[in-house]
Amino acid sequence: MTTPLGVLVMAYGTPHNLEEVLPYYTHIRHGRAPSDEQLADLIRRYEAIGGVSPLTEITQAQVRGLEQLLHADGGRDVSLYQGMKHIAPFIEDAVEQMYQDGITEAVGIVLAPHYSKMSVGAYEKTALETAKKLGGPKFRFVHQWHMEPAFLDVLTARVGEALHLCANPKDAVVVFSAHSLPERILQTDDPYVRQLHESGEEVARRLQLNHYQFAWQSAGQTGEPWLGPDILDVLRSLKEQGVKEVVSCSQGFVADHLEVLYDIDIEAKQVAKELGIHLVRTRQMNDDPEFLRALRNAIRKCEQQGDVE
Ligand SMILES: CC1=C(CCC(=O)O)c2cc3nc(cc4[nH]c(cc5[nH]c(cc1n2)c(C)c5CCC(=O)O)c(CCC(=O)O)c4C)C(CCC(=O)O)=C3C
Ligand SMILES: [Fe+2]
Repeated sequence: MTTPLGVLVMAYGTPHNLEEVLPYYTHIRHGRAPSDEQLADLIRRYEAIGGVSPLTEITQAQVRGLEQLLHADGGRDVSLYQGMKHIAPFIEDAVEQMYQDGITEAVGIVLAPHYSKMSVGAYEKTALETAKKLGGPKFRFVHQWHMEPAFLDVLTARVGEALHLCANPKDAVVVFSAHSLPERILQTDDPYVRQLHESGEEVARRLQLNHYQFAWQSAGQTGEPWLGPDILDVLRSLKEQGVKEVVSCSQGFVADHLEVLYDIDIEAKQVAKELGIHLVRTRQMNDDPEFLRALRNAIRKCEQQGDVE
């Protein structure tokens, strides 16, 4: 009997309570503690969305749903593992568990659709380095899955659904957004920006959108330039062009978490309100089985065709 294929599902992770915000934030900052002011500001944002982010439960539900689909599809037997970038159980813990369980071959996937060396690449590097140190398992990675047909189907449906909530769907502007990254990613041949345009353009083509644009959200305050334009500035310039309705599609994220529940639902909606713009956000994918099918398909393809690293 062959051993099951290990499937490592990697996600950002979120603090389980407000006490964990400091170690979490310190981990995000590569071990440098935030200032009291930065910490207080982050705690304030978590409090504004109810004290904790629902991301822990959503990630778990995504992994469970994916497991069901993989067990039911008649393919090779799989064992799923969940590892987080910034909170326990960490990616390192999950890979260690895979090794202990005797998993020799694995597929790794990150719950973010578009690849950047700085985001998805960093998850993969952590998994690979841990596996190399232990002596296994061997990994194949789904580097990106933004053009998986099932993902585009759901994304298109979500944008269409949000447009229908507008008074005049034909005049509404769809703003696709993703997490900003430091501008220095442009100095290498990083696919992040191109991939965001690729998936957004495909949705626009399918819906025959006349008005859409791309924006960045949730940029860090690190003193270096980040990719722009920021979504809040985009709202301001749309106002000047006389736009009255905007559909915000945070296509770089797949769950309801701080960047969506605070940065869009509270911050962007507040700015939109001040500008007199009606802002409708598309629903996130969360554990919708239609969406998880896209991940399942990407994993099965990678199992057959991905490069072993
Ligand atoms: C590309 C990218 C994604 C998308 C891809 C992926 O999913 O990987 C993502 C997702 C997420 N980011 C998240 C949370 C945070 N990210 C931060 C800070 C940062 N993110 C960055 C990048 C990304 N982040 C970067 C370059 C920094 C600056 C680091 C520095 O300072 O050098 C900070 C610090 C404070 C702040 O900046 O707000 C927080 C709290 C949560 C969880 C939300 C929740 O808890 O519900 C999620 C899903
Ligand atoms: Fe982040």
